[in-house]
Amino acid sequence: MIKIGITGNIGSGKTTVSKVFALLGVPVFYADTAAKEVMVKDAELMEGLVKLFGKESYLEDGVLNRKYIASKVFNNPDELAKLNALVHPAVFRAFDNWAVAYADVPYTLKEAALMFESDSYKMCDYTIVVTAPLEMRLQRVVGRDHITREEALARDARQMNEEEKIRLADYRIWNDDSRLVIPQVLELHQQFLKLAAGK
Ligand SMILES: CC(C)(COP(=O)(O)OP(=O)(O)OC[C@H]1O[C@@H](n2cnc3c(N)ncnc32)[C@H](O)[C@@H]1O)[C@@H](O)C(=O)NCCC(=O)NCCS
Ligand SMILES: Nc1ncnc2c1ncn2[C@@H]1O[C@H](COP(=O)(O)OP(=O)(O)OP(=O)(O)O)[C@@H](O)[C@H]1O
Repeated sequence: MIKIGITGNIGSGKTTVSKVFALLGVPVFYADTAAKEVMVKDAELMEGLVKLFGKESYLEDGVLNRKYIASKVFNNPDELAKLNALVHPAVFRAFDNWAVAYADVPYTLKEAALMFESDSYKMCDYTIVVTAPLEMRLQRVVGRDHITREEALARDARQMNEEEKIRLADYRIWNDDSRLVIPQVLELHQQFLKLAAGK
């Protein structure tokens, strides 16, 4: 089984594109979702979060207080680095455990916003970057209606810039209306199946 990483800056559409791969039967690991899971399940990590940001990190019913944590970290690089240092190792472990079940498939996809920032690309054989211009990405994220334009900009500023990701990635998917997404996914899918067959 080969491991493909898929990334892109906020609002690039990496989750949407990953869902197209999933429709083709490719097992997809969503790191954002896994991060939120470990943050409410891993006792040691939860203790670390409370130590770092206080009891407000969780709502009364044990639900992660995402808005509160976001307000603490996205305008404060030091605090964000501490959060990342707590959460990312637990997400790496979750990915390793998840991947065990798929040893016999041709390839799996790991979707992660911080693939290059967090070194998680090192766990992948090949990487894809999904790209779209900043304004389009901001409009999408605001349209999705969970954060404001300013909040989205603050998060983008904490991510490696898109140009650098394009240089580092093995493949690129344009999700900016300049070309259709599904044919790009189908072409890569065929390539990955060939790569997997040759391995
Ligand atoms: C601060 C939290 C609780 C805010 O939750 P929220 O539901 O608002 O956002 P969500 O996690 O869905 O992320 C949405 C997007 O924000 C950006 N983002 C999230 N975490 C980070 C980060 N650590 N650094 C830079 N950008 C980030 C990404 O583009 C991501 O796709 C959450 O983002 C979090 O716990 N982040 C730290 C863990 C992490 O790095 N997750 C991302 C990959 S593992
Ligand atoms: N080609 C497209 N045309 C129109 N809307 C799109 C397109 N691609 C993605 N979107 C929409 O833009 C929003 C952001 O897409 P998505 O969640 O896939 O991005 P993401 O890169 O995973 O973002 P984040 O980093 O915030 O998790 C979603 O509401 C999605 O439906």
